[in-house]
Amino acid sequence: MVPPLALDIDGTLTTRSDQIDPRVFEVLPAWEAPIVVATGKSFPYPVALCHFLGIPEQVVAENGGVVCADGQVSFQGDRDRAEQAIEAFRDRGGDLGWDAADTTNRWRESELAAHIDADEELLRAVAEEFGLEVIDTGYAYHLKTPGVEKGDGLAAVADILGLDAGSFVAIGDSENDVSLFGAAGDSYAVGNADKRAKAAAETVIDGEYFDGTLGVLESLQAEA
Ligand SMILES: O=C(O)COP(=O)(O)O
Ligand SMILES: [Mg+2]
Repeated sequence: MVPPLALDIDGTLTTRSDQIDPRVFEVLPAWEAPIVVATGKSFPYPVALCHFLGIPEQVVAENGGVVCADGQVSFQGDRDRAEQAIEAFRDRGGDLGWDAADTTNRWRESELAAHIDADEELLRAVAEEFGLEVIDTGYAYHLKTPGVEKGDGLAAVADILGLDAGSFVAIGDSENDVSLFGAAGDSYAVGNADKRAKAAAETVIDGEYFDGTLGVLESLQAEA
């Protein structure tokens, strides 16, 4: 029997050019165990991914700020505080770096994210003043409530599903996956992962992006 999976999106299910690898649409719908999509992206993105994959909406979004399983949704984190901090960031000349539509933050419930080219030093200074933290996923800086983590989100989803988080295999690529690796029973960092993810993972693989992830999924299937 294949194990349940906890899968990051960016850097893990994507290609080098940030698209969902089309092979995701073959492999994940056929996976014969639960899948939790655990991401830093806002809630609609993983929900849409599950929807179009035709798999249950089992989702950890916003680095643990939003958790959804079995038709229930819960929220963690202090978005108001993140908004106040961003106001201070802007007052000091900071720019989140998004266009007017800001589809990165438009539906965020618990945290806010800045473009990877935004002023990191200023963002970190403001975060500290407001008792928040900055997580660098390699795709964005997330200004978030300390203690809200993907790993706790996985534990919450597992609980709802009546599973042990330790039965999950997690695959990810960045520092926002460290807690996920801690909560899961086994963990893999893809070859493009950052230092923190690589240090935290049980196994670091050579394959990059979804090539790497697919290699892990195939070996899990071969062992099952
Ligand atoms: O939202 C991000 O910055 C990264 O998203 P991810 O957690 O799916 O890699
Ligand atoms: Mg990622």
